[in-house]
Amino acid sequence: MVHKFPDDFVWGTATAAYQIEGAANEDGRGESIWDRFSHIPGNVWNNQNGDVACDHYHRYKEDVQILKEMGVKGYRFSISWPRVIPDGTGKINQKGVDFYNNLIDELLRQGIQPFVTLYHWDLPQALQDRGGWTNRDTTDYFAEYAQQMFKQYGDRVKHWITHNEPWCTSFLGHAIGVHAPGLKDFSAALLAAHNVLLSHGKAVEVFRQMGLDGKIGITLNLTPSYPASNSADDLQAATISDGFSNRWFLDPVFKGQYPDDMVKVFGTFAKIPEIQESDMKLISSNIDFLGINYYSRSLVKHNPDAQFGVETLKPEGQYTDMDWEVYPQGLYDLLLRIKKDYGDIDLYITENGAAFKDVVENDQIDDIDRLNYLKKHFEKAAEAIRDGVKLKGYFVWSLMDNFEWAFGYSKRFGLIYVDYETQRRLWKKSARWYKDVIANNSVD
Ligand SMILES: OC[C@@H]1[C@@H](O)[C@H](O)[C@@H](O)c2nc(CNc3ccccc3)cn21
Repeated sequence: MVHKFPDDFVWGTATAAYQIEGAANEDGRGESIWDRFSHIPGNVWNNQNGDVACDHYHRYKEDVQILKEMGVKGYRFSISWPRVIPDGTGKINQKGVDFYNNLIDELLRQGIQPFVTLYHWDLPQALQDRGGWTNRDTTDYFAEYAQQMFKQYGDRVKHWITHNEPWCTSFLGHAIGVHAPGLKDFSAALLAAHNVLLSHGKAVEVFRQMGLDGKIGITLNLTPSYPASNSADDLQAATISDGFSNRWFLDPVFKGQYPDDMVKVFGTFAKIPEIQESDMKLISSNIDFLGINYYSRSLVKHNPDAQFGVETLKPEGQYTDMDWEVYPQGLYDLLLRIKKDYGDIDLYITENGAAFKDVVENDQIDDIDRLNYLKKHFEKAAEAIRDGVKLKGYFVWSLMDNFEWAFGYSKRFGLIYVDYETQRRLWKKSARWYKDVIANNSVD
């Protein structure tokens, strides 16, 4: 069966600054928390880091040429805050600003729409030294940074994403500790989450005040939670899992309040942040679209000995190299749920993709698992559009293999293979297939 997409559907790919740029100490770039974190032995697989990565800072024209040949309509990338404002506030680094000017101009020359993420986890270390996201002042520094970026690029960039995955910024970085800045303090994580959301609201307010022609949104990683049975305990476990993964961020952004049930759950063992009068109104400022990063689902059951009384199961089925279950139905269910529970807002899949082990033979990479993963998810996206969801675009994670955070370069998500020894880029089978999907605007 052929799954056709709307004529104006934005097919694209996504990346992030720290994962691809390299040039970590070049042209005035300041240190980020990921530079600091990745250079601490033990934090990243094989003690790898993003000092060089895919050397995109020097190779961006070649990479844009690949995007052009792939035929993408949009390209989602992030700006490295410390590259443009090395201390996080104050002085601008003109060479850093020029890099993104050149990238944006190159994309537009090739007829590709830039979708810009302001924050994809690489906080300037100078701000971390002042408390980072646990310091409410950082919300103002973020608004200052956003205003500068809107001023520099707002004439050409028409789609802005304030934050990538506040859940990861907060919980992976401040509670679990596997991401920068590597804290293990749940109360700090809740405070960071609040300040990240508040900074989102302040950036949206600045964007509106500047009267720019464009659209602004936020990207959330959302994981639909399914109960292992219809027992009251398992249903409650799925509700708590949904609250922790999804509603802690969806409710403030779209309803202007934290979910009561989760305030009670978190409040039993952590400090709920103090909320000032105007905070929730700012956080729930009207946005133009929601970016959704979908990778997999959670299947859960009640277990009184597990955190929050929720045990995550590992059902039979196919798993990616990240050990994430391949579950395309979860994308359909998630999209319909967002429309039902949070409103009929424009949606973009700002990330979906899979890591599988790639084998290079005679410069060919037959990544059929990744191709089939994408095919199944594209089909579910088409079904969601058929059933009334305003899905406007889809960005595959990722354009190219890159630095996969604590996993270093050991996990490959790219449509394009990167040989890190030579920096050669090689088209995988999935990339050639994706080019055809875009050309036909359909999945067969
Ligand atoms: O892991 C693949 C990508 C990563 O490279 C991106 O920078 C990031 O935006 C990203 N988010 C997810 C999904 N979120 C998630 C959250 C907790 C645990 C595992 C994945 C996957 N990915």
